[in-house]
Amino acid sequence: MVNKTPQVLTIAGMDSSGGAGVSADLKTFAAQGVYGANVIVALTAQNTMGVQQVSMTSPSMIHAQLKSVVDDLKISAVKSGMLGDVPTVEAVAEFLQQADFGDYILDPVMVAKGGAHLLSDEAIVAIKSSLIPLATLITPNMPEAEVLSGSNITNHEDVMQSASKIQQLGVENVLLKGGHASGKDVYDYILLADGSHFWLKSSRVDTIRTHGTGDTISAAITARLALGDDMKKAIIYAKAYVDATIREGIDVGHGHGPLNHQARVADRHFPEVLENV
Ligand SMILES: Nc1ncnc2c1ncn2[C@@H]1O[C@H](COP(=O)(O)OP(=O)(O)OP(=O)(O)O)[C@@H](O)[C@H]1O
Ligand SMILES: Cc1ncc(CO)c(N)n1
Repeated sequence: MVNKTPQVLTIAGMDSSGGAGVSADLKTFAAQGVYGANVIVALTAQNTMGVQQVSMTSPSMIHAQLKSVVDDLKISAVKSGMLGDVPTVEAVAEFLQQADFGDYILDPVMVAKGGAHLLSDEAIVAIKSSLIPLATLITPNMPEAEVLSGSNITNHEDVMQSASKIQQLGVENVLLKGGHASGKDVYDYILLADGSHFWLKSSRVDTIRTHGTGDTISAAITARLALGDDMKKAIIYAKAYVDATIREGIDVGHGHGPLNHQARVADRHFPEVLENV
């Protein structure tokens, strides 16, 4: 039987230090037990201390990679991460409009942990007009949500309003990640397609080893959707997974170190689900 194994795709950039981007996605896919394919839109010379150089893939090569994948594999969910510039966003949008890759998880990566910009201002406009309407789920962190919604976030009420504005841009579901806020607990907010919403609360791990947390949670959601979870279950499980990868950390590099993608999810890693708050 051809293509029985669950397969997912990441469209993103390579991080030479292996902690973020495509590397984080593939490690996450493997940990969830799905097969991962990858379309590389950029190379970054990067480590745990910052991004030293970026080289973009040509749109024709992006198209060729996507075609090679669609011509042979059976992708049941796709995620995008770092997209960099307008030609890349346009190449990806054009392909996603025609290809059937199943659920599309859009992680609107804008800035790396060390502060390097991974998306041009013009490309933010292109993502809003061409990619957001195609997405099943978008997973902005707080600064990305502020840019996409055009509103400041200082409290939980602002988070909910920002997510609602982003949903109005045409995406079905919104996960607004709370890693960038301060406080002893971390709150992620989820607004689902049917208008229902909830918070995921977990205790903050006091560490700077959080390189690739955003890539990892969106990749884990992509994998869980391909395995048949509904959106709510996929997000809760993915949150438990990323929590385990941070909590059971490894010691790599001098700066924002990578996660332990081999960490196993245990009951103690599951977040508190706060409904109707
Ligand atoms: N210190 C921490 N302790 C526990 N959970 C965390 C911590 N930092 C981030 N998280 C969790 O990790 C996930 C990613 O959140 P975050 O807001 O850091 O994303 P991000 O900025 O896109 O990450 P990155 O840019 O590194 O890919 C969220 O579920 C968040 O709650
Ligand atoms: C290639 C790449 N993609 C995404 C991120 C954000 O984590 C990063 N630092 N590098």
